[in-house]
Amino acid sequence: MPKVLVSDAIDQVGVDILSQVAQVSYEPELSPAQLLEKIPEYDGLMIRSGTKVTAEVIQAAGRLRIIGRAGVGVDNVDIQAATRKGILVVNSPEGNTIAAAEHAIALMMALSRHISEANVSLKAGKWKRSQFIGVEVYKKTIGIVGLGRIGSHVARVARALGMQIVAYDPYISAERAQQLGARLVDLEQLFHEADYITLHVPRTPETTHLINERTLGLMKPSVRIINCARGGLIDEQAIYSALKEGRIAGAALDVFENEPLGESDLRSLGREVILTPHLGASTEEAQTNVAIDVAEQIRDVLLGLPARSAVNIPGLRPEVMQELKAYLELAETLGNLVGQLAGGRIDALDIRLQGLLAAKDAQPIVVAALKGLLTPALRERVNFVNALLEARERGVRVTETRDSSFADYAGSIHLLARGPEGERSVTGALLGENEVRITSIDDFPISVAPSRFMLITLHRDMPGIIGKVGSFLGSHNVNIAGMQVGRKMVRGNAVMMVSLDDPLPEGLLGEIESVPGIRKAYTVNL
Ligand SMILES: NC(=O)c1ccc[n+]([C@@H]2O[C@H](COP(=O)([O-])OP(=O)(O)OC[C@H]3O[C@@H](n4cnc5c(N)ncnc54)[C@H](O)[C@@H]3O)[C@@H](O)[C@H]2O)c1
Ligand SMILES: O=C(O)CC[C@@H](O)C(=O)O
Repeated sequence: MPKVLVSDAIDQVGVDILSQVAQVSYEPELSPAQLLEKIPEYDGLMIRSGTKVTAEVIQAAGRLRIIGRAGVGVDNVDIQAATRKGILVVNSPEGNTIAAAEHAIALMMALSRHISEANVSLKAGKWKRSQFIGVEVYKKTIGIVGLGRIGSHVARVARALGMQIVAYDPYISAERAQQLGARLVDLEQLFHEADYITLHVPRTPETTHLINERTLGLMKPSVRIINCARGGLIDEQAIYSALKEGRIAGAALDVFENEPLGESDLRSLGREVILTPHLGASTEEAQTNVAIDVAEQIRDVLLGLPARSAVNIPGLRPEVMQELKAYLELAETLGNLVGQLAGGRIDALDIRLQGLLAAKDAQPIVVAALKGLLTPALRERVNFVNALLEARERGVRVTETRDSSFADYAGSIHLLARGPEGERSVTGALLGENEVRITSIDDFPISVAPSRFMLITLHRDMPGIIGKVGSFLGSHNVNIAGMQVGRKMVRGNAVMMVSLDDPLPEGLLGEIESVPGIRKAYTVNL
């Protein structure tokens, strides 16, 4: 039975789902050193934002197949290292959207009405009404940085509160913003106009310290800033100084550059700052959602099924996988075949999707073909997760073309590999729903089911060749399961594909190549 480690606190429902297929260790208090020590035993790891899955952890994870992040942000996982090692990373992109958006709105309201400070004051026995005069959000301008899932929900609520909305998100269209009642502006304009600024972007090199000494200087002195997205989007020292000196009115921060937040000047401030310990996703509903979402994906992957929200394997949604399953097998087989025929280094792979495939999402087929192509070199190190990255790192240029007019088969795939030894091409199609057929090699037409051991010859179409190869194999006790020849013209060049029950004994290939008329022979394992 596979083993899954849960190293952050997750809802019990997640543990129950994982327990259907795995032995689960629930250890939410592990130190980094303990994680490093334990990880080699596990096939799956489920985390929230607390566990840091570093390259070192991934290096030590000899059998890990999947990392599930019960939440959105995967910045606590070294995705590059996981991808390189072929470990799938999945998350829950929507499970805590509402929770995080509502936390941002709650912080905005709490800041505006001094809720936190007034509560502490009253509990301390005081009744100081005049000290807690707030401001209304109605008709004020909220500047939303990042109009994705959470930013969009914040926009909807802000609109209902009667706020004007400006937004900055270079990756969304003006129409989408308009639908949300937001006006897209550039970042500097947003900083100038906003009474409230709320951040809903991932932390990237572009967004790191997007609020800093300089940009704070562009804002109104009455501005209130909310960060429920990621620590590091705000320069904490700069915002501390701005708050301390009254250059801005307030800030509410749920996330910090270093978590848990240690010694920090921010703790010394009064009502102008509200700090919460990364609570954006902490609602019962969100924790149930993310636990189910991610545990189900880990369970499915351990059962050999696809994941629906893989971070490092784009495009392979379950419905796509289901529809293209047989074509993925075909693409992988063809990639493997052309890789072995081309031999050694491959500089470029052209992938042509023909017939009905011309209208389909090419990405999964490209990934499958590359996985097959790299399998002879990388064996089990290459998989659907890392095939694209491995190919890119090896300098394989991939191009894809489409030909919907091709009508010999309902859907077929043509691969052309280029390398220092020249060009080799293969085509394949499905017979019926899912029977894989190789339908051409170097444009010689054939129709052969791939088999584990194959002998392929390029030869001259002349009497005796097939007999000679057959008796040669027989004399070495190699049983032939099937044989087919493809040619374009009588007595011209031809190709022969022989399916063998056993691998060709070492050293025989050279002898086959010495048969008069045979130009080149290959053994291929599919
Ligand atoms: N505090 C919490 O507990 C909590 C909970 C959930 C999510 N989050 C964080 O909230 C953030 C937003 O999550 P989401 O689910 O809305 O993500 P999302 O991917 O749906 O949206 C992010 C948006 O940011 C935009 N963006 C990217 N780079 C940008 C840039 N340089 N400038 C402006 N916009 C940019 C993208 O186009 C996208 O629309 C993430 O960082 C996530 O990790 C925090
Ligand atoms: O695990 C958490 O509670 C935080 C989750 C949040 O930061 C996220 O990115 O989804």
